[in-house]
Formats: sequence, C-alpha cells, structure tokens
Amino acid sequence: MALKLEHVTKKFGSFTAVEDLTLSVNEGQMYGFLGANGAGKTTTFRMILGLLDPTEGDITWKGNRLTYHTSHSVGYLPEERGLYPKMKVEEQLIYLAKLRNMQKNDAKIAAARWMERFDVSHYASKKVEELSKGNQQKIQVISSLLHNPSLLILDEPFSGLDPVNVELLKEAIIDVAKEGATIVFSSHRMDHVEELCENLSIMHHGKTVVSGSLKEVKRGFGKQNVQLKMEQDLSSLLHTPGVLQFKPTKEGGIFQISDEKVGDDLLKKAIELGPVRHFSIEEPSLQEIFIEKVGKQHV
Ligand SMILES: Nc1ncnc2c1ncn2[C@@H]1O[C@H](COP(=O)(O)OP(=O)(O)OP(=O)(O)O)[C@@H](O)[C@H]1O
Repeated sequence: MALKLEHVTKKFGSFTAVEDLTLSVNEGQMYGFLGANGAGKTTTFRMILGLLDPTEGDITWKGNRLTYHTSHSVGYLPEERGLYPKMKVEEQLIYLAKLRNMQKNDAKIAAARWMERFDVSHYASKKVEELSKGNQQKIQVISSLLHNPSLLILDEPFSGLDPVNVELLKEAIIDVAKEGATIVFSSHRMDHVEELCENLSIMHHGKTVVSGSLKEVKRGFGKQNVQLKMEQDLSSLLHTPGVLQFKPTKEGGIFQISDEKVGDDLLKKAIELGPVRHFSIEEPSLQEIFIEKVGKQHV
C-alpha cells in the first residue's frame, strides 16, 4: 500500500473531527473521499500532508510520514484556494513549480503544456486576479500537478467548474493516474466519484460509515432498484414482499428491492397488469447510498 492511515484520530480540544480512520490506497489508484460538510475530509488531507498532526494513529506514504514542506513529490489542491492575486499566471506557475524543485525551463515547458490543455494559454501574462473564479481554479489545479507529483491530493477539485471544464479536469486526472500517480480527492458529486474511483470512503461526523471498492460498497448496500416502463398504474405493486420503496416516474416507476429475487416477483405481477415495455434490475447509485448512510438533511 502506498498511502496508509491507521486508526487516525484528530481532536481539536474536546471536539473529535476525525475518529479512528483506517484506509489504504495503492500506488496509481484513484481514491474518492465523500462526506457531508464538516465530515472531516479537509482535516484528513491536512494530516496526510503533514500540515496537521494526528492526535492518535499513524499516516505513512510509502512507509514514511510526509511533511508537506519537505516533500516535492506531493501535489495539493487546497479547499481554500490560494494563489497570489497580483502575480501573472505563467510567472506564478513557474514560481510554484520551482518551489517543488523543478528547473525553470522544465517548469516553463510543463506550464505551457498544461495551460494549453486547460485552455488558459491566453491568460499566461494576465494577473491571477483578472481571471474568473473557474479559470483561477484551473490555474491552481495546474499548479498542483505541474511538477509530476506521485501523490496528488485534490480537495473538491470540480467545485466551481462548468461542465466542459469538469470533463477537461476528469480527463487530466485520469491521465495523471495512468502515468502512475496516486490520487485522493474529495467531492460532493457522487457521479464524479462513481466515474473515477475504484475505491472510496464516506465519512460522517468524523467516522467512516462506508468504505471499500465501488463494487463492494454497492453490493454491501444490499438493496437494488427495479425499473419498469409501462402505461398502467404501478402503485399496487408496492405491496409485493421485499419491495422497500416505490417512486412513480413519467414512464412507469422505480422500486427499491431487498434482493434480486424480488425482481422476478415484480415482473410477474407487472405482466399481469399489462404489457411491460422495459424491465431492468439496477445497482444502487452512490447518491442513494450516501443519502441513506449520511441522511437527507446533510446533503
Ligand atoms: N482548526 C480547527 N479547530 C477547530 N475545529 C476545526 C478545525 N479545523 C476543522 N475543524 C472542525 O472539524 C470538523 C471537520 O472539518 P473539515 O474541514 O475537515 O470538514 P470537511 O469534511 O472538509 O467539510 P467540507 O465538505 O465542508 O469542506 C468541522 O466540524 C470543523 O469545524
């Protein structure tokens, strides 16, 4: 395991922000960190980076404790974005890369490549403060990965980006992972995590409520969804044993079921009602799992 957190707890005074967190991430893996506001994600990132000390537990990256200022192999996109507003974009990217031990010329070449990729080359000689929030975000993302970090920690990397830029960033993250970097990111967007991560954790009030591979998490949830498309009113099928919930849709309805066999019973009953245009059994979405585990009021 490249990144290892073992029984990590962080207390601020008497308040426990992170409690007994254990997780590991393989080299080259993309790990998703989910949780409602205040769940403890940023605190965990700061501990991984060595910016905060855990109250208890151990954190290691390839066997050693990281200290952010001595590690040049780490990239971090902090939640509170912090570029120098008066500095020009290219100048700033090169400056930050040099702080991470990159040669000026290599930094210049890499900055030009990434600015082109993120479609911000035309801002190279503008001051950061002259850019829109989303474009500033892209510059900060570039600064976190310009020096080819082997561990990249991204706190809410997609927030504030429009859909085109979200796609640009996703593709970039996938490429960085393919080149071997280990990536840990937090997001409130379940679909992004579902799309990008093999493994994930959901935190709630500092505790891990769900963790594992996406497949394990979905299977472990136990429940599945049956989608039926047909003209007839389906509400009577709610009383089929094993049906937990029913949500009518424009074309029919979606049933939450306790196990796959209930799907067969539903299909038989649906056929008795009339012609079935569509029937499918689907895995629960991460969104459903999150809402059930963390609670609707926290989303
Ligand atoms: N320096 C600190 N002193 C006291 N409490 C803190 C400190 N830093 C964080 N906390 C508390 O720890 C909890 C976890 O905060 P954290 O920022 O890690 O959450 P988060 O999951 O990143 O939330 P969000 O999704 O809103 O960014 C919060 O209740 C927060 O108020």
